[in-house]
Amino acid sequence: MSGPLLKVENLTKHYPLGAGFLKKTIPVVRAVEDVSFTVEPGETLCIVGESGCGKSTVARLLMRLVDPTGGRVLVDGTDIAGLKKDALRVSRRRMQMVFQDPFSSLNPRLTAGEIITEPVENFERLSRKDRKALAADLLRKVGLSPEIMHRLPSEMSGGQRQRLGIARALALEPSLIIADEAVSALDVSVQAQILNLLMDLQQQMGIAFVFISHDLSVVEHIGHRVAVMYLGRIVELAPCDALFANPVHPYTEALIAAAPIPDPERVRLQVPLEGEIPSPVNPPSGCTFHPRCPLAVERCRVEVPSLVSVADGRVVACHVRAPACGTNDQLSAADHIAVAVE
Ligand SMILES: Nc1ncnc2c1ncn2[C@@H]1O[C@H](COP(=O)(O)OP(=O)(O)OP(=O)(O)O)[C@@H](O)[C@H]1O
Repeated sequence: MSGPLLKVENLTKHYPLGAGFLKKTIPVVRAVEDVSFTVEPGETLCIVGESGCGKSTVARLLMRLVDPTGGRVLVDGTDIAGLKKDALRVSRRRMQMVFQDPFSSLNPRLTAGEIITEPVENFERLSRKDRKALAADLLRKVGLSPEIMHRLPSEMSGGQRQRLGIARALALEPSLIIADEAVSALDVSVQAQILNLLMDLQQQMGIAFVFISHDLSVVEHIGHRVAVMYLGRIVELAPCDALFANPVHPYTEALIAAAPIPDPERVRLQVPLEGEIPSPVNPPSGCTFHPRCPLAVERCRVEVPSLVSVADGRVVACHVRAPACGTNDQLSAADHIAVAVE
């Protein structure tokens, strides 16, 4: 197979606010704006940003749980928007989701064994013996004893429930798992265990992850590449090490500066993250970060910066730190992402 496993091109999602009765224009929440990225087989792409920047909406768009206002999601080169019900079911086998809150995402009335074999039974009938063998295998894969297959989610710890959610995601042998704040609800020590489990599974099974988190220390631990989102847009996308060692966009720099840093050797950066996140209903003109940006110049107030390829496979949307010039101006965001991963 050639080409990326997942290709997202100029994805946009606007949620209308109200019915707009007798109004000419209905206000919209600009949740996701012109987002493009690729994910290679076996890769972990992290999406990071403050609350409300559109991370979960991207996840829902990837799974086609909501329809985009614009743009495309291609899985193995196939646009999922064009898939009919049966083909969509098959495509969804390849992409599974792990959610933040195992309490609400697991059916409280089913046993652990039933929960994890249910996705397979949606596609094929299993004998009692096969169901038991599959449940035991999946439980072992996520480090749980097969003995707990008769327990209900309420009889398990938070970490065990999240392992169960991962086992259920693994049941259909997906190529890609979308993990939306998958460790945020867990204690730090349990978080580390789950992150290590995901990385082990990736090594063993070659699974790719889109890993959504607001927590930079988690992202730094697990990511191969990181996309930083601000108010619905990707402002920087870079290899993980490069991003943390040398953030280019002032917003990335501010996010890293604001995060607790376990490594005392690391130099703390100086861009403070001040002010409130603006409303996605009435976002600021030009670069939407400009009202909070200490480096903003006049151009930032009037012109939306396009993503520009800079060194080390990185793209950045900033008039000051990565000014667009020459032929780069002619490329769309999707072209820039493609250039960056080549
Ligand atoms: N169904 C909806 N209708 C209207 N607005 C929505 C809807 N879903 C999300 N939004 C808005 O879209 C924006 C992006 O939300 P989203 O949940 O994608 O952000 P997020 O980065 O995942 O936030 P968090 O980390 O808090 O979950 C927010 O302003 C949110 O209020």
